[in-house]
Amino acid sequence: MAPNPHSEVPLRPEPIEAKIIDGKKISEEIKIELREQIKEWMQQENVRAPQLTCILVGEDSASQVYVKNKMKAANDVGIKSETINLPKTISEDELIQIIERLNDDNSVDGILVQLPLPDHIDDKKICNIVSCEKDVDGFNSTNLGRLSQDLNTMVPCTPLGVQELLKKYDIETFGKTAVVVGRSAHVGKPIQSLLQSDGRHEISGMDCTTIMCHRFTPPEKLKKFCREADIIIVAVGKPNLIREDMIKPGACVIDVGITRIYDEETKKSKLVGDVDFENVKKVAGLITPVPGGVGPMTVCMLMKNTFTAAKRLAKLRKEKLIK
Ligand SMILES: Nc1nc2c(c(=O)[nH]1)N[C@@H](CN(C=O)c1ccc(C(=O)N[C@@H](CCC(=O)O)C(=O)O)cc1)CN2
Repeated sequence: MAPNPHSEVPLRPEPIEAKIIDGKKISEEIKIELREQIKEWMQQENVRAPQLTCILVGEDSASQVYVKNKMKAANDVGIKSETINLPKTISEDELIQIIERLNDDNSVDGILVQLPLPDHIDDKKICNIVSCEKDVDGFNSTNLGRLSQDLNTMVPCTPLGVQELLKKYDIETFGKTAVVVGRSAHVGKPIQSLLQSDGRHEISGMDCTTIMCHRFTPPEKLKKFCREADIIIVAVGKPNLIREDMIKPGACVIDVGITRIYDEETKKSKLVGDVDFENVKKVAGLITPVPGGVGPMTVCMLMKNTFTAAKRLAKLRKEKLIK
């Protein structure tokens, strides 16, 4: 029988799937580097290990896990850490007094108040009590304001983690269009500031054109903006908000959302992001998974910020500018 001339031609081209951005791997690599840098710095400067203090109010189980992970990461990189556990009934004034004591304690370099806080406590007010120098979350208004002006500052951990992933995966940002979905003060807004930061100023500029979408962006507009985007960053907490028909082929999709849902198939709970991962990865060029994408970077960037705070404070102490 004559050979079929078409037998080697596939019926349709192999589907090309997005490259998966491995935040867990990158965060482990950064932690190894940090461990070395901290060890070297302590030897060279003859200083104590950086010290991080986390404040955990109440018994929210997710917050307990995050704080435990932060303690473990600190230990891994050679940062000393402690958690101050406080009852959910603590008053705002009592919490403020505890933070003020930590601000004045020169054995502490980084202070973090785990969010969310109970409803009777004003989280913005609390974040502003943490001194700028020890604000390793970068949530205080001065640090956030400096970021919006492209000035050197403590950048919030999740936005910093997103920026680090874009850099590690060599994703071009200069002149590209980025859509940020979600306008929260600690994630969406600082991510937008970083993306549109001007390379001619103090912080490393990404020079993107950005579009910010939020709950009142009409769905058809959201789809239109997303389809134009080279980079989409979504931080909303709404599973499957971003679908494959909203993606420009080859775009980079960064999913910051984390929602715990019940999986009918496995009869177990599982974590999902805001992106319909299985379908979007067929169109996107790069994509972060949930879990294992941005989440581990948040913890890792906290270690980086704590080291930065410790170095700055040690320098100020050496120059006798503080006690
Ligand atoms: N003071 C702060 N509070 C909160 C922050 C913050 O940065 N500072 N961010 C979030 C919670 N968060 C850190 O605190 C955080 C969330 C998720 C992860 C993470 O690693 N997620 C994993 C999955 C973890 C799991 O199995 O549950 C992943 O995505 O792979 C780390 C830190 C709100 N509060």
